[in-house]
Amino acid sequence: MCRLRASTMAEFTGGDDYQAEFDPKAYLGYFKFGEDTLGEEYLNFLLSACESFKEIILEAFDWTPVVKYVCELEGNRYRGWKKQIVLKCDVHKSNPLDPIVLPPADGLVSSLCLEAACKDLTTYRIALKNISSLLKHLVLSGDLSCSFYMVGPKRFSCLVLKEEFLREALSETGFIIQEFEVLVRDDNIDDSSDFSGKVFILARKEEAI
Ligand SMILES: C[S@@+](CC[C@H](N)C(=O)[O-])C[C@H]1O[C@@H](n2cnc3c(N)ncnc32)[C@H](O)[C@@H]1O
Repeated sequence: MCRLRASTMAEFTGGDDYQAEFDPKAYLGYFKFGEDTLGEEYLNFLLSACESFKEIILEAFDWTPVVKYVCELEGNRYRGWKKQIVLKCDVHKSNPLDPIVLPPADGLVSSLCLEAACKDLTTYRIALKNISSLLKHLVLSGDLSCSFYMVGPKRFSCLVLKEEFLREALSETGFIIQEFEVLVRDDNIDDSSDFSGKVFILARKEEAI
């Protein structure tokens, strides 16, 4: 039996904590452009798809500064959103967009969400199954071996994920992995999160063409 001191046990932060205490402005601090922040590598990856899709549906978060930055990186002029659709999403529901029902999107980007939303690996598998109903292709990014991250003064829990688990859970959920890239963390000076690396995955549903 293993006993942990209360101070080292990470308390799970769920939907209510996000509703009440997740400060988007403080969180956006991770994505300070050109300042080598923890989130900067995600920017190169995150919205490069924006030229490829006619319509992008977002979670309730203003990504405009990030989109501008990615457009600059890619040498494109930022022309604003043609149309912005924001929907509520709960990955614990079998239809995460309930009560709205949409046909499967060509592509869905899920970044740093599932490990924040899920309290254990079983819940993660179910959430993966739930979001798979929304899409044909999945672009999944996240942190490896992360147990917490700070947003301003608030500590949020994170489900510790390993590469082997992700490969196995995706394939069990009916995904074919097309690309799987891991970036190992090379700094240890920032203690606002304890992740060991970042993962970027492209997968398609088995039945998707
Ligand atoms: C670390 S932030 C990631 C934000 C953004 N996707 C990114 O790439 O930076 C974790 C996000 O998970 C979302 N989240 C937490 N529980 C969720 C749930 N049950 N369903 C959907 N999203 C959830 C929070 O609203 C928050 O935006």
